Amino acid sequence: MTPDESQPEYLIDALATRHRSATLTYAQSRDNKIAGPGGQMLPLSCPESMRMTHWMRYMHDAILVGVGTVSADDPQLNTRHLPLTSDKQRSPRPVVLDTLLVTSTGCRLLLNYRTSAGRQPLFYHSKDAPDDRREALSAAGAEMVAMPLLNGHISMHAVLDDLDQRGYHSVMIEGGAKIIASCLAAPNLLDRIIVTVSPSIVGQGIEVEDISCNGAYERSRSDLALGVDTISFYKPI
Ligand SMILES: NC(=O)C1=CN([C@@H]2O[C@H](COP(=O)(O)OP(=O)(O)OC[C@H]3O[C@@H](n4cnc5c(N)ncnc54)[C@H](OP(=O)(O)O)[C@@H]3O)[C@@H](O)[C@H]2O)C=CC1
Ligand SMILES: Nc1nc(O)c(N)c(N[C@@H]2O[C@H](COP(=O)(O)O)[C@@H](O)[C@H]2O)n1
Repeated sequence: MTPDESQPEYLIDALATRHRSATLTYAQSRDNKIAGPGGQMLPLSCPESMRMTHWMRYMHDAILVGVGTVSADDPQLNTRHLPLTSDKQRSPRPVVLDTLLVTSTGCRLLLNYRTSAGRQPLFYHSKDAPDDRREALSAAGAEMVAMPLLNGHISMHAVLDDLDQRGYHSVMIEGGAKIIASCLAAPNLLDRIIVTVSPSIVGQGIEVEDISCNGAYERSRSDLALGVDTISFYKPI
C-alpha cells in the first residue's frame, strides 16, 4: 500500500462493529437507472468512485448479490482495482441468493474459486431447489446453504444472521434491483446506504427506488464529489 492509498476515512465505520452490519451500495445514473435495457451492465462509476467501491468491498467480510446480477453481469466481486490486493483473501466472501439454483456452473465466481483466483462463493437457496442443480453447483465449487422461504423469497434477515454466525459480520449488498427493493422493504435490515450517482442519463433501463423519497432513511453526511460522480450517504432514521 502506498501512503496515499489508505482506507477512506468516510468508510471506516463499516468496520467499527463486530456485530451484524449491512451496507447497501450500488451505482445509478442521474435518472435512477442501475442497468441498461434488458439488464445490460453499464459502466456507471467513474474510476475514482469505482475505486471507492473496491475499498468498500475490502472493508466488508462478505459481498452479496442476487442471482439476477450473476446471470446478467457474471461479476467477480473482488478488489482488483486496489493496489494492495493481489491476495485474494483481501476480497470479501462472495454470497449469492439463488432460490432455485439456476446459476451457471461456468460463472466467474466459481471459475475464480476453482483456479484459486477467488474465494469460495456461498449460495443461499430454497430447500426445494432441484437436487441435480445443488449437486452440480456443489461439484463446481459452491458452498450451499438451504434456507426456508419467506413470502417466496429467501429472507434477507435470515441470511445476514447466518452469515454473522459464520463469522461474516459485515456484509456489503451490491444488488441488483430486486435485492435492493427487498433490502429497502425489510425493517431494521440496513445500517447504511451508499449510492454512487453518475451524471449520465440512461433513459431506458432498470430503475431503483429514489431513496431520498423513501422516508425511512436520512442523509448521514454531506454528499462527496469523487471524479465526475457524487456519493450520497444514508442511515436509517
Ligand atoms: N449499478 C449497480 O450498482 C448494480 C447493477 N446491477 C444490475 O441489476 C440487474 C439485476 O437485477 P435483478 O434482475 O433485479 O436481479 P437481482 O440480482 O436483484 O436478483 C434477484 C433474484 O434473487 C433471488 N432472490 C432470492 N432471495 C431474494 C430476496 N430476498 N429478495 C430479492 N430477490 C431474491 C430471486 O430469485 P427467484 O426469483 O428465483 O426467487 C430474484 O429473482 C442487472 O442488470 C445488473 O447489471 C446489479 C448490481 C449492482
Ligand atoms: N459500483 C459500480 N459501478 C458500476 O458502474 C457498476 N456497473 C457496478 N456494478 C456492480 O459491480 C458488479 C461487477 O463487479 P466486478 O467488476 O465483476 O467485480 C456488477 O455485478 C454489479 O454488482 N458497480
